[in-house]
Amino acid sequence: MGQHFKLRLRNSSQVVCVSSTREQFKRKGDMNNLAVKQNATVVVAMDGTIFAVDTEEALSKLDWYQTATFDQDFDVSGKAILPGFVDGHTHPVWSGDRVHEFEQKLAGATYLDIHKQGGGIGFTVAKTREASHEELEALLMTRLDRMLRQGTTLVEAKSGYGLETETELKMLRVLKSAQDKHAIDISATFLGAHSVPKGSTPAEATVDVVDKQIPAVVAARENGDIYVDNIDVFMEKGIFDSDQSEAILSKGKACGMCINFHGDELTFMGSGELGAKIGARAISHLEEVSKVGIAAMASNDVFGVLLPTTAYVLRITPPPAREMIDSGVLVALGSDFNPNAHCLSMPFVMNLAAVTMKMTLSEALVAATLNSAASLNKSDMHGSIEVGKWGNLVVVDNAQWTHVVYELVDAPIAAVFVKGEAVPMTRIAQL
Ligand SMILES: N=CN[C@@H](CCC(=O)O)C(=O)O
Ligand SMILES: [Zn+2]
Repeated sequence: MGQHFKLRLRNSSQVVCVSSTREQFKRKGDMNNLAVKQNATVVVAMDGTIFAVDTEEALSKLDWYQTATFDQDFDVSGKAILPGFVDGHTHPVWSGDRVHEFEQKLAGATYLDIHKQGGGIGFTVAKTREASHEELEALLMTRLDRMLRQGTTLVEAKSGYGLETETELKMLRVLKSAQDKHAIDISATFLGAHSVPKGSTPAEATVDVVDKQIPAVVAARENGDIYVDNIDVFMEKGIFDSDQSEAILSKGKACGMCINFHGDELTFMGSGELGAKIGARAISHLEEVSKVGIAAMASNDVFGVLLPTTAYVLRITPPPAREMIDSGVLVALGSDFNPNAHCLSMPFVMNLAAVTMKMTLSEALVAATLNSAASLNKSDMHGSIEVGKWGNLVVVDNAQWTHVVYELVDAPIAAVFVKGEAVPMTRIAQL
């Protein structure tokens, strides 16, 4: 009897592996060197990992292939295959929405105007504190379903709408229970320092995060109630300054979390410089990053997680992606899904990256797969189609992969597979 496999996708017009040498990330000009196999087949083993990627002609000469059988077997001629997308920055656990603020911003109000009046993050914090675990989990599961149907198979997800121990822990528990049930892989981030709670000063909030919230998170992690991969802060004028951010991020790092924070979004704060100094894995936003910050990030391998939806929604200048890539910064992409930027689609993010930040289509794909996986320390199993990595695959309904970026709004995705399992593209529960 032959070997049995979970999945075969036969005769794809092009399998865009992204990498074929198990490199952990791509930098500079190498972001334009995509590993692509024309007219290829992908086989996924029963454990959900990729077993083979090659042409039918090459595979058909192999003994094991001649007798192989498959749980699922599809002819995908005329369709391209991409690795599952990796969304490097989201805020997906919250109740209430801010469509009313969308209208205010369209009429000219700035993000910080609304924030100072108690709206923005403050509005979402009030709604999220009131919501039960079950309500938040149901909202999160629907959002994860929508991401998955757009091809995202690994997502970074933050807490940060509690700003006190109890609600922050509730959000992290919601992430853990969603991870136990949902096919998407979630990298969980503690963001107790997303804003300064009403009635506190930034200095008082810093003490609360360092002395109360982080120890409570560590205790809950030790009990197995939650898991936490990263520590984050919103380093911004009037929110957390450089010293406060350093105190919070260093404490998180000492407790085993990777530093992955918001910096230089609306105001230059020296985030690149700080991130390089304290050993950050990644910094997000960077619309206002300095040349010194760019150089410091490049020479210390600090990932820049760029979020083109923010500049689009807030009508601000996007981050200097070209300068960052050309200077050697490791660039990744994220949707920044949150009540301010309601985007669950990495194809749309790649389109914005190309059009508004002048990234090439290849750079955008690398940034949305291998490099965003690496920004989360997960490119050993995610971010490219290579033997031994998870069989996370996006089947593009076109012979050329670039259509997934080119076709605006309704990306041509024929199927998504997570660890070799087909994802239902429509759910009765949503009707
Ligand atoms: N800038 C800070 N945090 C989010 C926005 C969160 C919110 O407005 O609720 C961001 O990354 O864009
Ligand atoms: Zn954010």
